[in-house]
Formats: sequence, structure tokens, C-alpha cells
Amino acid sequence: ASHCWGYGEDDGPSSWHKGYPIAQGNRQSPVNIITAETMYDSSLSPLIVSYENYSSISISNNGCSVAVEYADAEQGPVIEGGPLGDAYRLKQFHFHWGHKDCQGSEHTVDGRTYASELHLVHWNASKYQTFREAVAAPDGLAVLGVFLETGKEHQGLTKITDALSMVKFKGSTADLKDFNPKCLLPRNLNYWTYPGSLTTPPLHESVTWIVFEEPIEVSKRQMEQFRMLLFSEEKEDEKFMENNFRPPQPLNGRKVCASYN
Ligand SMILES: NS(=O)(=O)c1ccc(NC(=S)OCCc2ccsc2)cc1
Ligand SMILES: [Zn+2]
Repeated sequence: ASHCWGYGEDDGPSSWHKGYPIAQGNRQSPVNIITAETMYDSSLSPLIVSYENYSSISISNNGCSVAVEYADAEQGPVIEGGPLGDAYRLKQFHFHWGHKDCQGSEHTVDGRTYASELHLVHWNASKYQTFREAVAAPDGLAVLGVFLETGKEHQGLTKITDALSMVKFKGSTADLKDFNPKCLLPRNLNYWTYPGSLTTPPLHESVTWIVFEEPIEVSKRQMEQFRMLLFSEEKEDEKFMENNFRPPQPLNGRKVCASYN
């Protein structure tokens, strides 16, 4: 059935189009960012990240990634400015990673892959009533992409990586209060932006992508902790959660704009 998709041989990205024809659409994500072909857009105002009023709720293993959910509050954490016409509210963040540190990101930069990619998913609460409504609208979502590369341990991330053992199995959830997502952003907020899609089914072409140029550093041990998660449920035979990334898709004439010269 179309609802069961994954990252394996038979249900992976190359077969998603069978259940989700939009997989072959003309604004799909991720993409390879060819830096020489990006366009500096001086009209891009600085990105405004207002994450002060955050209230994280839980961390969960949804069978394709591990996600931290935020309360859907009026005055919740939002981003605005940059390429965005409205304020977009943080709903959740999650990660994509590889079997080893040399691959795992979804976006690539001049063909370079990173160990992992963090996605902070926001929805246009100025224009839509619910996330479900926004998720299918062309200006419904804005996702911040942050590359992770291995180096020194990331202090802020330890609260997440130390909680991963509590959500080992698909369908498991654990409390995760007061996690401030701001600590996961790189120091330098230079970014690339382009119109794209969700990188997993339902692959809706509803995302304004904002991908930071500067990666954050995490330790090899922290990456190993992601790799002990399972795609499988408690009763099923163990399938380690890794390589949960979609490869780059055709740009189809889209321009990737740079916030910096
Ligand atoms: N990897 S990604 O950031 O492009 C990304 C973000 C969100 C989602 N999907 C979400 S949060 O869906 C929640 C459930 C839902 C609701 C309406 S359609 C799916 C998929 C991929
Ligand atoms: Zn993602």
C-alpha cells in the first residue's frame, strides 16, 4: 500500500513515485547546491529567529526519523524575514543521517555530503489555521536545514542524544521539556534559499527551504547514538535507523539564492 514507504531496497526513494506521483514533480527536495550557480539576492532581509518562547513537549521515533515536537502556541517560537512573507511557527525538528560519517545529509553542497542534516519545520500560522492545512500549501512551510559534521561534542545536542535510548523503537515517545532549539543553529546565519518540497512522503511541494552554509560540529559518539535507533517496532526483528536520507532531486530551472555575497 502507498502508506508504507521507507529507505530500503524495495520501499526506498526510487519507488516513492508509485504511491506519491509528486515525487517526480518540478519543485522536489533535497537538491545539490552548486555554489557557483547560486545568486546573491540583496533583497533578502536577514532571517529573524525568535525562539525565546519555546516549549518542547516530547521526543519520538516515528519510524523514519527522531523528532522533537513543540507546543502549538500563539506566541510560540517563530521565524520571519529572509525569503519569508509571513511568520512561520516551529512545529518540530528532526534529523537525517547515514551509516557512517561521510554521508547522511539530504542537501549536498557542490556534491559534498555531511554526516547528518537537522530540519527545523515551521508552518505559516499567519495564513493557515492548522499545520495540516499548511503542509499542502505552496507557501505553507519553511524548513531550516543545518548540516552536522563530526568534530568536537555539541553541548546543546547532548540533551537530545542522551534521550535517544528512550525512543529506540518505532512508535516510542518520551517527555522532553524545555529544549531550546536555538542552540542547534550555527553561529553564522548565512543561508541559501529555494522553493522545494517535503523530502519524505507525502512530498508536498509546500516548503521554502532555508539551508545554512555553516555546519555545526557534533562528536562521532553523538552520531553513533543516532545509529542505535531502530526503524523497527519492539516485536519486529531489529533494523537500525540509518541512511534515512533522500538523494538530491533535479532543480528543473529553480534558482538557489544566497543571503550573502
Ligand atoms: N524532511 S522534511 O523536513 O522535508 C519533512 C517535514 C515534515 C514532514 N511531514 C510532517 S511533519 O507530517 C506530519 C504528518 C502529516 C500531516 C499532514 S501530511 C503529514 C515530512 C518531511
Ligand atoms: Zn527532514
